[in-house]
Amino acid sequence: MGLSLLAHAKINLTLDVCSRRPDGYHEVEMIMQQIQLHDRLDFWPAEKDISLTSSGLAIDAGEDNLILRAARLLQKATGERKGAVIHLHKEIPVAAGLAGGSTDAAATLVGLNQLWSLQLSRKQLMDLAVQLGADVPFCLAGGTMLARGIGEILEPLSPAPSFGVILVKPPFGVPTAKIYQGLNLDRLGPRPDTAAMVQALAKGHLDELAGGLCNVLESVTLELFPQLQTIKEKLVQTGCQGALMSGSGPTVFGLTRDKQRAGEIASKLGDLEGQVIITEMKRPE
Ligand SMILES: C[C@](O)(CO)[C@H](O)COP(=O)(O)OP(=O)(O)OC[C@H]1O[C@@H](n2ccc(N)nc2=O)[C@H](O)[C@@H]1O
Ligand SMILES: Nc1ncnc2c1ncn2[C@@H]1O[C@H](COP(=O)(O)OP(=O)(O)OP(=O)(O)O)[C@@H](O)[C@H]1O
Repeated sequence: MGLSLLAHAKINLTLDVCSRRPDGYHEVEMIMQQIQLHDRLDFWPAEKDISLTSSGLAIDAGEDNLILRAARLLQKATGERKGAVIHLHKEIPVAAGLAGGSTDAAATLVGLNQLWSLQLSRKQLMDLAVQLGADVPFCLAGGTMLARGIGEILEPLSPAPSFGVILVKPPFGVPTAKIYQGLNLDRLGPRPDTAAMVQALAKGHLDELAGGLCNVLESVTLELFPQLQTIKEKLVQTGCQGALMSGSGPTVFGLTRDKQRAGEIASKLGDLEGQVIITEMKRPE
C-alpha cells in the first residue's frame, strides 16, 4: 500500500536578522505561516532502490533533489535498507522564497518514517530536518510559528485566521545564500516589531497584521530587483491590506480578508511580470 502527503508552502510575515554566525549562517527571528498552496508526494514500497519521478512544474529529480537527500539521510541515520518509489507533483514555484524544496524534504521524512515503519519520534525527525535546511523544521511543524536560531527553534503562535493570500512570483529565482551574504548588519533599515505582530495574530486583526509586515532581506533583494517594489505597490493599490516579500524572495505576497477577495483583487492586477497564485493561510487540521 502506498501513501500520499500534501507538502504546504510558507510565507514569512516577519523576518529579522540578529547576527552572523562563524559558520556563515545567520541568527534570525521570524514569524512563519503555512499557506494552502502545496505539492503532493506519493510513496510506494520498493525492494531496495529509491526512485523519484515528478509532474507539474519542472524540477530536477536528480540526487541533489531535497527529497532524495532526505531519504538518504533517513537511511543513514537508521540503517534502513528498504527502497521506495516516490512521485512528486510540483505546484509550488521553485527558488521562490516559499520553501518549496524544504516542505518536500519534511514530507519525505514523515512519509518514509511511516512507509518503512521506523517509528522515529517528532524530536528525532526534527534533528534530521535541520540537517537538510533551515526551513525544514518549520515545514515539519507547520502552522503559525515564531522561529529563532537559524530557523529551527520553534514556538507555536495563535493560528492566523484564513486570510486570503495573493502570491506574485516573478519569472526568475533568487539564491538564498547570496541574499544573506549581501546583508549589511549595521544598516538593516526598518526592523519588524515581532512582539506586536505576535499580539496582532492573537487578536486575529488583519489590519494590524498587514501593517506590521516586515522583512529585512528586502533591503538586499529589492535593491537587486527593483521591480519587486512595483509589485508590492500594485498589490496594495488594488486592495490588499499589506504586501511583503517572502523569505529571500523573489515572491511577493499580498494579504486580504479571505480567498474570494484575493481572487477579486488578482483579476484587477492587470499586466504584472510574474505568475499570480491565489491561495489562503492554512488553518490547523
Ligand atoms: C530565507 C528563509 O527561507 C526564511 O524562512 C530561510 O532563512 C532560508 O532557509 P533555507 O533556504 O532552508 O536555508 P538553507 O538551505 O539551510 O541555507 C541556504 C543558505 O542561506 C543562508 N542562511 C540560511 C538560513 C539562515 N538562518 N542564515 C543563513 O545565512 C546560508 O548562507 C545558507 O548556506
Ligand atoms: N524538491 C525540490 N523542490 C524544489 N526545489 C528543490 C527541490 N530539491 C532541490 N531543490 C533545489 O533547491 C533550490 C531552492 O529551491 P526552493 O524551491 O526550495 O527555494 P525557496 O522556496 O527559495 O526555499 P526557501 O524559502 O526555503 O529558501 C533550487 O535550486 C532547487 O533546484
